[in-house]
Amino acid sequence: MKTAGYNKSDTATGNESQTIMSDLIPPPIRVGAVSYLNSKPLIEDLEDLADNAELMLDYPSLLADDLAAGRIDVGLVPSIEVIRNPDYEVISNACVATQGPVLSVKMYSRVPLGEIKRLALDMGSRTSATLVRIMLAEQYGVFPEVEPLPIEQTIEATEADAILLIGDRAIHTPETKFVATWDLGEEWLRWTGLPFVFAMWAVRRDQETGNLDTALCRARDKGVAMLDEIARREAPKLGIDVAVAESYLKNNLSFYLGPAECCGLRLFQELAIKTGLAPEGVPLVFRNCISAG
Ligand SMILES: C=C(O[C@@H]1C=C(C(=O)O)C=C[C@H]1O)C(=O)O
Repeated sequence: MKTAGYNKSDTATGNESQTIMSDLIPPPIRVGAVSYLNSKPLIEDLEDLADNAELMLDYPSLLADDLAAGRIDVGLVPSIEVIRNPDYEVISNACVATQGPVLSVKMYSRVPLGEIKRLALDMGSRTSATLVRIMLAEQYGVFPEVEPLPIEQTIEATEADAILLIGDRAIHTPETKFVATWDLGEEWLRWTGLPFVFAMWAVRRDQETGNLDTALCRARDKGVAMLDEIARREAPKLGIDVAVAESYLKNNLSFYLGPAECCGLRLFQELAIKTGLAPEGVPLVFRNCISAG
């Protein structure tokens, strides 16, 4: 019992008191966020706003693996992970979404879209990697073989007919010319009329999260109020113009999971099931926040 342990510390040696202190202090909640620019507005001062949260950054697909393996407790994971995993709940209405061109999720094709036979997929991605296959299947009846494109490799490293890139590196315009280029946010809006949700905060069902949902919303509200400053701070690190970073954060992305985003998410789930890229019957569960609609 904690009280008994605390009393014992009055007479404890150094080592014993260390053990007792670690009994008293709950372990930190390990929070994993995406390392790309698009996620910076979601984590502004998060460690100060949340009780006992420890933040780490990584690529989306690696965060997905970390959450599945229990190496983190809460993760800003690709939305497809929540659609595939019946053990996950969405926490907070903070997310990475778009309603129109997203700028940082692109498919470059060396052949006309209906002729794509081999598709290289950015290994950092899970959601966009699924979305691009859905759109090729549904719009062109094309089911290409897929190969991974490692994060450190460039477009030129693969001879695939088409290449999906996401994140900071996809913001840069490639030097090579392509037969066709898709901005997946733009194509999704044209096709469905809906926003698209790329990433959401997810937690395993049995994980206690205390006030973290509130902290995630407050961090997002703080970040959204200072997009100019985030752009100024982050653009030089990525080798992009501050104006590009600012416009990306302000005009391409949105950070709120509202009713229209939930509709987009549900349609994505339906299409992923239809294409055989997600299992049936996984409920979208939202912890302490908006309903799935
Ligand atoms: C818009 C983006 O959203 C990201 C795309 C993801 C994916 O495709 O799996 C996952 C997390 C998001 O941060 C991007 O990285 O460019």
